[in-house]
Amino acid sequence: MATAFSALGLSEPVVKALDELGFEQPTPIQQKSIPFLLDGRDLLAQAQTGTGKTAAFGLPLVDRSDPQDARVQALVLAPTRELAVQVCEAIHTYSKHSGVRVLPIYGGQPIDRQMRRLRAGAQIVVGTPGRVLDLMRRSSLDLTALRTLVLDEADQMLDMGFIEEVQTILDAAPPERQLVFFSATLPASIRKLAARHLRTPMTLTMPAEERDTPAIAQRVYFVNFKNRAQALTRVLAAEDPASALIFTRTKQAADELAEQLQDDGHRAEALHGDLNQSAREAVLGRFRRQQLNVVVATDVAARGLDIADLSHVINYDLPQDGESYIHRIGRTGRAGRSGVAISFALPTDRYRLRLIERATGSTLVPAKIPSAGEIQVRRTERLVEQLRRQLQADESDPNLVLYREVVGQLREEFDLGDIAATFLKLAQQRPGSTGSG
Ligand SMILES: Nc1ncnc2c1ncn2[C@@H]1O[C@H](COP(=O)(O)OP(=O)(O)OP(=O)(O)O)[C@@H](O)[C@H]1O
Ligand SMILES: [Mg+2]
Repeated sequence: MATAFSALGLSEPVVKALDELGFEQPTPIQQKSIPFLLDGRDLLAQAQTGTGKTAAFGLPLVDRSDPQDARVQALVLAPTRELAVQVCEAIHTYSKHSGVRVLPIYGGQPIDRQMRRLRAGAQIVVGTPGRVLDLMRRSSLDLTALRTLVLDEADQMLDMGFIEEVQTILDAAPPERQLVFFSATLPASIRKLAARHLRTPMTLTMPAEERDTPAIAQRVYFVNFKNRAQALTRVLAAEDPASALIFTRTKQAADELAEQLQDDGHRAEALHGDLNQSAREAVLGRFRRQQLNVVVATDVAARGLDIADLSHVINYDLPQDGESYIHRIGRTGRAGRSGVAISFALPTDRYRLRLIERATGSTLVPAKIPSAGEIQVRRTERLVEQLRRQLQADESDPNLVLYREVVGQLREEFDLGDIAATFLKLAQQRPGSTGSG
């Protein structure tokens, strides 16, 4: 099979898996990094959120692994458990026809099961640093055959105090191993630190004009602490998001806001590090399956998560810095789709806003909190839009025969325009009639 992916040097089994996934063209970062990584070179790469960095490092890992050798040949480190699982699943789909085994190892899961699986053999391991080290210390994870170490979200991995763990892991690997750093953000300090570990590294960064994210419409609402909750209610009512990921600064605030949104009729839940691991995975699973339309999370969900069709990211609390903003809003507007990012700023947030604007290189446009009247207008617009779609689609729906009969009877008493208008009014009064809460 000759495709744009095989032209990059990827093998037939990998190209076949990509074909089945529906990947037609490599993204720019994949185009640039894959040949380089297949060559075994060290790489420091930065590319926007949602542009396919996982496959950019994951595909070469599969092709550089020898399925005949049961030892661990590649290790990917990720900052959160959920991200480790997601990256592992992505690499698993790429390796479907390659005979390469991929294993996730992360905390909050029984360690003996992970030890058993490691004993059974795996060429690629994806894990969080703590559990990786733990398994190394128990002599369960052996890195003497390691050929590649990837740090996904490299800046956070080096930032969060994981630097010592990373160093220990590097020391346990052969000196000639390939070292690969990927992130959407690589502040200068991290770049310097990273470069110290890389041998004759190649640095890939996206040019400034490709760096801003036109796919994500960004707005900021200036609020007071007292009216912020009401402002959120109004913005949600006006936007009627198909799905929204809302960020708060603390776990407690996430719990409280999720509860409040439930009371308002949203299918909302909180996601943060105080939940046990199975609860964390369950919430994320329900969100991915669209059984929840709102998740209120701490920054544990800010990095790397790829949730299909997430329409809105909302910063209920502004993030601490510009990098965090870029990662949070990057949960929407992925893989060529569009998205909306909304931020609430308190009077004390001026400094943070400036940090964000500096990091994104764009000014955040202040927006006006929608009035009750505007919300009403938006609701009606959505209802009419729905009606229009139904009118165009449902001509042959057998159920309509019955309704037409009812309309016919009503017409003997009332004007057709009055019937339709009154019905629209009733439909709008029905809670959830347009999907808004
Ligand atoms: N070549 C491709 N063609 C089509 N879709 C792709 C391609 N490469 C990746 N994708 C899809 O794009 C989405 C985003 O990819 P990925 O999660 O790797 O982004 P990322 O660059 O790592 O973002 P982040 O910085 O947020 O971690 C995924 O759903 C992935 O399946
Ligand atoms: Mg990623």
